[in-house]
Amino acid sequence: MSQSNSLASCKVTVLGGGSFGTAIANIAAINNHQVKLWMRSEKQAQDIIDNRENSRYLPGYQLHEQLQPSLDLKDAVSDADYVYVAVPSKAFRSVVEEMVPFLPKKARLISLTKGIEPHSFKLMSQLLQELAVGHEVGVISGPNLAKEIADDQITATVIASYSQELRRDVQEMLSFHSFRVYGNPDIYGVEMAGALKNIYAIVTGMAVALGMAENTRAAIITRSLAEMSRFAVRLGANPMTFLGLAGVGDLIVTCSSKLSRNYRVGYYIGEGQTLKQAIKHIGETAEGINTLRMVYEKSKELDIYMPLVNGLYKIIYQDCPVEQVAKMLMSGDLAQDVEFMSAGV
Ligand SMILES: NC(=O)C1=CN([C@@H]2O[C@H](COP(=O)(O)OP(=O)(O)OC[C@H]3O[C@@H](n4cnc5c(N)ncnc54)[C@H](O)[C@@H]3O)[C@@H](O)[C@H]2O)C=CC1
Ligand SMILES: O=C(CO)COP(=O)(O)O
Repeated sequence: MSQSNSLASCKVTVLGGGSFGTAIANIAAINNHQVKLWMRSEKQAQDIIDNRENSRYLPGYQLHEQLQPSLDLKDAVSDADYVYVAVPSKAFRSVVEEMVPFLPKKARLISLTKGIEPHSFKLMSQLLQELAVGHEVGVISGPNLAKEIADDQITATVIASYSQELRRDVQEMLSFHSFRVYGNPDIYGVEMAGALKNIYAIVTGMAVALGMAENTRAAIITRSLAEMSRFAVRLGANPMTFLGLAGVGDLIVTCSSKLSRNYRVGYYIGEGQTLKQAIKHIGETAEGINTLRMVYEKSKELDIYMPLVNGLYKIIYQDCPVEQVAKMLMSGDLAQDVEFMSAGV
């Protein structure tokens, strides 16, 4: 069922045949765009051809006939109007580097990935700008559990870009009876929010496994919002972004749902599994683990007060007992409630 809009049918390529890439590719196909989904796995590609399903990542989700799998990166991108990149952040640079020689000049590039590159501390749109000079760039982020999108649950997201035209075209390309796309020019804030919330989902999952009550969950989510916005505003984000879908919206869903892989990593660690066991148990991407390390280091470098990041880092990377961290969090200097709006204090 496509929503009537004025955007002509486009050639769309999605890189990464995991759960989110598949969900976004299918929405574009339903909306009458010609979609290629580039993936590494021959088995998954054959599954799509034979059964119209990506049963490894989104079992039971019927894929539209205008979505075609591709195993050949050159073939997948060489005529694209839009390339959406949905591979995990650790593979993002190498995949984009491999793609760029085949990319037509007209192609607009949009990241769906919620992570930060180690060492450079670059966000994915910054990698796109660095590696594909001259192309218009955007980012999609928001409360978007792929399995709920596949289940046709009403979902809202944000397209962030400096280009108003790109924002409008992507809104039209992906808006759908159960999927609504909002625009935001604060690309840095939208993208940073999507990366940071994964850390706090781990914290919340862990706290749930340890028996926390709803007062505790509300306190953790709210203090997480204060902490992540304090950090991002200091690095250049607009604080208002954190009150929208990409900020508090994504934080709420990822800190509330067992469908979130980051939440589940925290939950399994709270139950007593090691980090290694928890990651193996998930078997899919959980970006928050690496993001935690990078944000911890950056917060130390810039002297930004981040007690939750600090505490989680101690538990995960320094084997500090959870009880000791909880005690530390409850006995720090007494603070103001709503300081985060005052630009990076
Ligand atoms: N799943 C979700 O609900 C959402 C995920 N995201 C973000 O989307 C990004 C991708 O996540 P998912 O699709 O969920 O991950 P996933 O774990 O479901 O799938 C990742 C996909 O990337 C592929 N991949 C990994 N390394 C690759 C490489 N070097 N070259 C080519 N392909 C490679 C894998 O084969 C797999 O198909 C992550 O940054 C995640 O935070 C964002 C919103 C929602
Ligand atoms: O970003 C997401 C929902 O918006 C998905 O979260 P996870 O990567 O933790 O599954």
